[in-house]
Amino acid sequence: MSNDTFGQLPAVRITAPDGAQALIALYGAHLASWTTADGRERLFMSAASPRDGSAAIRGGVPVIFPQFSTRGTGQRHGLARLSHWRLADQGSTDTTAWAEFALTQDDVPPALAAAWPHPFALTLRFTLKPDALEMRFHAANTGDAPFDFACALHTYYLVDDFTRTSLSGLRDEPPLHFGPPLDNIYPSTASLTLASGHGTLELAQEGFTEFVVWNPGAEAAARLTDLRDDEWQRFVCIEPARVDQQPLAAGASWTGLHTLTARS
Ligand SMILES: O=P(O)(O)OC[C@H]1O[C@@H](O)[C@H](O)[C@@H](O)[C@@H]1O
Repeated sequence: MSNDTFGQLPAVRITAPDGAQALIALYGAHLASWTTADGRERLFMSAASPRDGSAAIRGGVPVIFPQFSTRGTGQRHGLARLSHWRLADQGSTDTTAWAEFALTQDDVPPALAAAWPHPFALTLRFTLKPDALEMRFHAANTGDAPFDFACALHTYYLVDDFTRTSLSGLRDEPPLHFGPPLDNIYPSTASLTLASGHGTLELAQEGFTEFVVWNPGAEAAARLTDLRDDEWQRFVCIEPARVDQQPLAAGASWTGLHTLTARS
């Protein structure tokens, strides 16, 4: 592991024995880049993304908690992507390397913490494995009353030709081809396959209840100031999610796992 930066933000770089790398900004515990051992970048990052902590990062893997999008009365997509997390643990083995980040209500900017006043502890562990990246998200209720939460790992995949990209494995659905704007919620399955000219990835999850598939299309993308005009054709978002806020009892915890595996 080495200390690095993402724009003006402190970041951590982990490198696996096979040469795969991940760059994680402490702001949001935000995975900004994942390159596999072949040197290929697998995630999209907007050239116009904020990189100074003034607003959420556009690309990589924003962490959504405790609200998904506008499905609630609180902060859009929650507070986790707008807070500075702490590096809590890191290490490596003969074949893996990992870093774990932590966030509690004490780390959250005061205005956001006041708007969602519940004691919690989040951890997110990124583990590089041969040809794979695992993200383990853990949410604990450290207070003495239940709270409701939603969450998602809002993954932006880099694709070369948007119109020749497909997603298969959605429950009771034919393979999905990209082109028109998309903002769909599907019941989760154990794994999906994303195939593009940029390679094939298997996207596995445990614990999440939905997969959200999003691409804004040209018109909505033009309204996003943190996205260059042509960039919408360079990514698809496929997000393991718990889209509705569900209760978590006092003292209880919840874990969601997302594993991306590169297939040759
Ligand atoms: O612009 P934001 O807040 O990062 O949200 C991006 C998109 O995130 C997706 O997860 C939602 O389904 C979309 O509705 C939303 O537009």
